[in-house]
Amino acid sequence: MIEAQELTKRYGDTTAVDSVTFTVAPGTVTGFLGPNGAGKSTTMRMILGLDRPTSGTVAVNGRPLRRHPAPLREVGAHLGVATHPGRSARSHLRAIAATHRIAAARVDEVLELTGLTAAAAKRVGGFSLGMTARLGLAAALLGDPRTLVLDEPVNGLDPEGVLWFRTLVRDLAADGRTVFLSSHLMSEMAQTADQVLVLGRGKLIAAGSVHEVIDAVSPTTVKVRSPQAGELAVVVADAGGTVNRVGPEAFDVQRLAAPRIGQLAANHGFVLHELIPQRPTLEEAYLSLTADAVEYRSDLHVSLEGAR
Ligand SMILES: Nc1ncnc2c1ncn2[C@@H]1O[C@H](COP(=O)(O)OP(=O)(O)OP(=O)(O)O)[C@@H](O)[C@H]1O
Repeated sequence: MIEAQELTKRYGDTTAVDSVTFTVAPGTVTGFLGPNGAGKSTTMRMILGLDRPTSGTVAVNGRPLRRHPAPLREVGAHLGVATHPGRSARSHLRAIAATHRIAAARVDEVLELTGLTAAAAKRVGGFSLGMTARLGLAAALLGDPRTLVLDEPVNGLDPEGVLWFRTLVRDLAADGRTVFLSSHLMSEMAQTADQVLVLGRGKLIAAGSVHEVIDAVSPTTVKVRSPQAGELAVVVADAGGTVNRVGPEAFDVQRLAAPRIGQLAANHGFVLHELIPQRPTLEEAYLSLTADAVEYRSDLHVSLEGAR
């Protein structure tokens, strides 16, 4: 469990994290989203006690991390891996285990869990991006922690690796653990996370389940196609639907669910050729949510406009 209360971090004139309050519950995978520079890494560093809040508090499993006697058993973190390139994966993990009084046998367990057993004796300096991501996760899992904080954990993983990672974190959450991870890959987040927190310019701009966040930003649109589109559109509008005609036999509806539209069509004996609810994707909702909060915007569309 992670609980942040009005958590704030300022660096000089920059407010990196601005009075953010949230709870990350056990038994869930919670995604932490936001444009570059939104304050995600700063928030994660404060959770881990690596950065001191300017004001506000953050507790992990009931208290600030540094007040836990065995922090690595409370939180496993992956914020990019600092390794000695000449060391093997196994000796890298053994060094961490030794400094935290974790049994050496646990090293082989996490190597197995992360699919690195065959590469355990290889020099870390020769690791691919995907193997490095797995090693970071192996280190995070060493203390068998109740809470995991992972910054961009799928960065560098190939599609098979991403699928493996998704299954692993879903299993960890199903086991009652708290999993908190940041990512810029929205389609991956939509499949992995139960809950999302969206940060923009240091402020929390959305929080809830993936569906709640999508629905709050843009409602589902039902695409309707019928040879009697004109008459059906009138009936749907009378029932409270917001209708937008998109062709002689087609219209889109918001604020009225597909089953209700189908029922109205049946009641009036209208033929339906299509009735398709279209929920926006998390990526679409995210882009519209963060449109005003993007620090480094590409002005590609401006130069394309100018070239016309
Ligand atoms: N040590 C620091 N000193 C000064 N400013 C900092 C420091 N760390 C972060 N910042 C600033 O705080 C803001 C938030 O940065 P942060 O790295 O937390 O964002 P982020 O959401 O993790 O971004 P990204 O997605 O690019 O990793 C940025 O404006 C950044 O420049």
